[in-house]
Amino acid sequence: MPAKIHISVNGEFCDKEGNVIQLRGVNLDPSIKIPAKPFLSIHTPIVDGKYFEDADKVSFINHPLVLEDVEEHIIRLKSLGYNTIRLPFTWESLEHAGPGQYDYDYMDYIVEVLTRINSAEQGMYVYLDPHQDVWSRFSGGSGAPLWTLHCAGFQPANFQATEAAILHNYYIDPKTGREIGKDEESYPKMVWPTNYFKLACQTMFTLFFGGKQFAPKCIINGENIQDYLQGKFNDAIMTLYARIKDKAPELFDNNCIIGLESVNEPNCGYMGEANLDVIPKERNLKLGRTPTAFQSFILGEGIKCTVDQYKRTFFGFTKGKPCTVNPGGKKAWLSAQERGTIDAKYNWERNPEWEPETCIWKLHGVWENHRSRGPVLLKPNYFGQANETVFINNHFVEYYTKMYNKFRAIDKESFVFLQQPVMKLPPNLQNSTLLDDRTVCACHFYDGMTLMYKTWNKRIGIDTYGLVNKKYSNPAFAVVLGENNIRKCIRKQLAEMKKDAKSMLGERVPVFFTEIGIPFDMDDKKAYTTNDYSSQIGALDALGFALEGSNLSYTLWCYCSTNSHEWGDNWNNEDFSIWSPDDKLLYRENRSKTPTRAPSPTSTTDSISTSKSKLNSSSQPPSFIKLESNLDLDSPSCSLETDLSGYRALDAIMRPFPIKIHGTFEFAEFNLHNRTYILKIVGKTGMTTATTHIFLPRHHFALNRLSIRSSSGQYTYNADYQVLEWFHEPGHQYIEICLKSKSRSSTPVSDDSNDLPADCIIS
Ligand SMILES: CC(C)CCC[C@@H](C)[C@H]1CC[C@H]2[C@@H]3CC=C4C[C@@H](O[C@@H]5O[C@H](CO)[C@@H](O)[C@H](O)[C@H]5O)CC[C@]4(C)[C@H]3CC[C@]12C
Repeated sequence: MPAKIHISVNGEFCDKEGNVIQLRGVNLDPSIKIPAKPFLSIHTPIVDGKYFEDADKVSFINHPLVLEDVEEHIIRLKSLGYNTIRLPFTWESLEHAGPGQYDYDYMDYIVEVLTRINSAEQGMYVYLDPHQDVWSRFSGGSGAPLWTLHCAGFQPANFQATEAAILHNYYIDPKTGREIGKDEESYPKMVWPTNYFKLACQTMFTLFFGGKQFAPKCIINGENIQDYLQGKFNDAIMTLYARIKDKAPELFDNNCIIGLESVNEPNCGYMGEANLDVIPKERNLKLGRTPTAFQSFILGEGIKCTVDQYKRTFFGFTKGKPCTVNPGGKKAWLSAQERGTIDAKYNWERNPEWEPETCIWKLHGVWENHRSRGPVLLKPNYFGQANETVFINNHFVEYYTKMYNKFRAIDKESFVFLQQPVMKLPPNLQNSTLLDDRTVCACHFYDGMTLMYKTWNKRIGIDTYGLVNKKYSNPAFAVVLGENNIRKCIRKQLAEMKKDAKSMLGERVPVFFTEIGIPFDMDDKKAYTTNDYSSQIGALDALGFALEGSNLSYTLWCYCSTNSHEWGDNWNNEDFSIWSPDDKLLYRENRSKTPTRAPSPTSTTDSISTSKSKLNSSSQPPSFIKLESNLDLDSPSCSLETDLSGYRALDAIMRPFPIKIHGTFEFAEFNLHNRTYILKIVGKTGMTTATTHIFLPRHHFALNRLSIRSSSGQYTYNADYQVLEWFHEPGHQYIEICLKSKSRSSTPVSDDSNDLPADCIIS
């Protein structure tokens, strides 16, 4: 059973003795965003009303994984030294049939998935993530059930005509099942997040977090829509969580489930927009047809409107020719008759002031459709009072308080992962009773350049975090040049995010990157034919380098068991999976081209002896996986072939890291090019035996060329588990692990070293 995770006074994950541990793993798996039965990928063409009409009859069972395959995937992940899973699930998967109508079969399936994860080779730590992207799949992403949009009075079947959202489904030819047109002309890559600035998503988030303040007329069954939606959302999540506790308490007793996240990537909607008549200057993402908020209200009412269009160019997002959108009389709002039918179905009673077929922002006097002058914006600053900081510290905190209290009522022990809006500072909760000693700050990081251009640009980089947080008076100052500087800049950004988060939540709160990753379909998917993953390796190595620099725990976005080269992660043309069945073949072909074994060099590991030793796995985090026996120690990943095939950019994913530090972390760096790993720590004082455990993958560190030196101590390398145990002295210590070049007899020694002969026992 994996060890229980604690939090140290410095806000680091540790074991009960206070040894710092690191959590590493993946988001498993993005398929939770789409129904399994019928299989409705986000690129399933919408040919008739059925997509919407049958939205209450779907099932998500088998997403994230087919039960029979759980063990295989977990073992594969453990072969990377991973010990943690972020398990996303959507509100829709729990409550698609209607408010309060839960899919208990899906909940029981999730219990079974968790049970299987727990029993696969000592299990993994798992935390749950109520996931969403741009509100729901009906507004271009994933998350909420269709009825939530109906609840707001929306008619999602008309979102396409009114540009209230951009959905990939509409850019698929129903005859061929393939994309219509070329990328920039039809469904540009990474266009889906622009939905955050379109009518459907912006309205839903405004209602969810700020309905009471901004839409007081939207009262349903006696409650403001904000309370109604938040209540339903929280109830659904907690029903799942309580059911897991009830049906499988051993998952908690065995330290498998470690917690729950607040909600994925919360968004402020319109709140903070100072002028609804313009595109806010600080908006960094402008792609495709880009209406202002006011224009999107107009379009939503079925009125023709000319909007700006943006293209992605070498210089960023460039304004092109404006374009006239004609909804052809269709409205994004339900007609009186449609709404009547839906309200009867769900027993909804609305405030009589809430007129059907009407933009709710018109209803609240933000604009009017004047008889002679046409659409007129009456209150351009309607949402302006709640700026970003106000939103996070009030509206978001109000939501978080409810979520936190409900969660703590059923689980006092597990972690609550507080996730603030993407790349923003968390609320200032120092000295608040909302922060307990089991609170974790969940951050996300994506490098803007890599994400938007789908390439690893070694020459030009952008300080994305600095840009998003307006740290530069001119965006040009956010530019960095040269690969080394770009890598350092990403490392600096993550360190700053950690520092900023702690400045709001206090030192005691650990910072966990619950999402970080890269698109693998870089350079127009070149790697899928050439197997040259050097761009992806460069980008991922930069992230690894950055995370290591601050000893950050993380779960990569993502691992998708059904990834394919054609459709990526089956969602919005994204392809972030670190593993793909389609890459298995590539991997095999590649391995058959390179000699399986280099001619055995003279052993340079003369200071390393072998002996039998057992790893005391019962007291460890569950990152160890015993590899097959009869290892050929000269070959770095000899018996791992079956486990590792299908991994993409493996060189950068497979990394050494301190699983458990007997003391505190000071510095770490893995240099992929010369295969060197340096770790600096401060060993605890007053201890007789001090052991730090390092995951040392044989993929990089072939035993016959291993060279270790350190400021003190001895080592035992357990090759089966790929774990180096370093027995060291107290105080400032370092260890440097590298590969001796075939011709070199000794490793480079830095001037200030207190070099001791490596005494390493291999078991
Ligand atoms: C010169 C450049 C073009 C400058 C780029 C500036 C901006 C366009 C970008 C700066 C910050 C970016 C956003 C960062 C994070 C995001 C969250 C992300 O959602 C999660 O990511 C997964 C992969 O996309 C997804 O599958 C998960 O479900 C999500 O939880 C989506 C993108 C973005 C909003 C990103 C967009 C571009 C920037 C604003």
